[in-house]
Amino acid sequence: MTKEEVRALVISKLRLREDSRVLDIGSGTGSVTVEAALMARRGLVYAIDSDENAVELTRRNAIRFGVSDRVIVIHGEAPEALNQVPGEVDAAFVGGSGGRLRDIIVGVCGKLSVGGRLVIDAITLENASLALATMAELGFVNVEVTEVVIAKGLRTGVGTVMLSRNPIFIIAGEKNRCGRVSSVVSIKDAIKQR
Ligand SMILES: C[S@@+](CC[C@H](N)C(=O)[O-])C[C@H]1O[C@@H](n2cnc3c(N)ncnc32)[C@H](O)[C@@H]1O
Repeated sequence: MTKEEVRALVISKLRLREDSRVLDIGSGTGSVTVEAALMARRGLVYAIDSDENAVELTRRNAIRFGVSDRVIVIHGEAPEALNQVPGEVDAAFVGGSGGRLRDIIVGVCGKLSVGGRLVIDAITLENASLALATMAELGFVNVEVTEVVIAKGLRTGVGTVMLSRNPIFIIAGEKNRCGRVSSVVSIKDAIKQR
């Protein structure tokens, strides 16, 4: 499950509006789907998962949190399952890709409106790097990567000990026009821009 603290950042980076149409790819428990649907009160969230149990869990949680009227759950594997989503979306989150991250980003690029936001959670360096490379190749703009390291307090006999979780990379960017190669910034310019 995407943990509460990471979800807060993901939702913030999706920059949802009340009427946003959102994709949650690899919805799992539905935790991001529910948070997105709570924000997009007049919008729609398409939750996609290839696992039957995850699909059922997402459905149940959408009902439990009172957002099932604006959640459409799709049982299928991305990117093919994106064909079941009609029209364009304003924001997309990728929380699971099963080794198909590049194809999923290309598929999502085809569904996002221009200016639409793509946010990806990556646990491995390889996926973070693949996400950045693919988004650059497709011409996404304002791409940023954030490394999140969360430590939670555990009460012990001698006091509260902070237990670290593994770092997560959150990659976010905006669709410009699919297939356009964005300009490459030199390391020197990148440092100047900070
Ligand atoms: C880390 S988990 C779920 C994270 C989810 N945001 C949550 O809070 O529960 C990743 C999920 O992605 C799904 N998944 C992996 N590859 C997929 C693909 N290509 N298409 C659809 N779902 C996929 C898995 O079945 C799993 O439920």
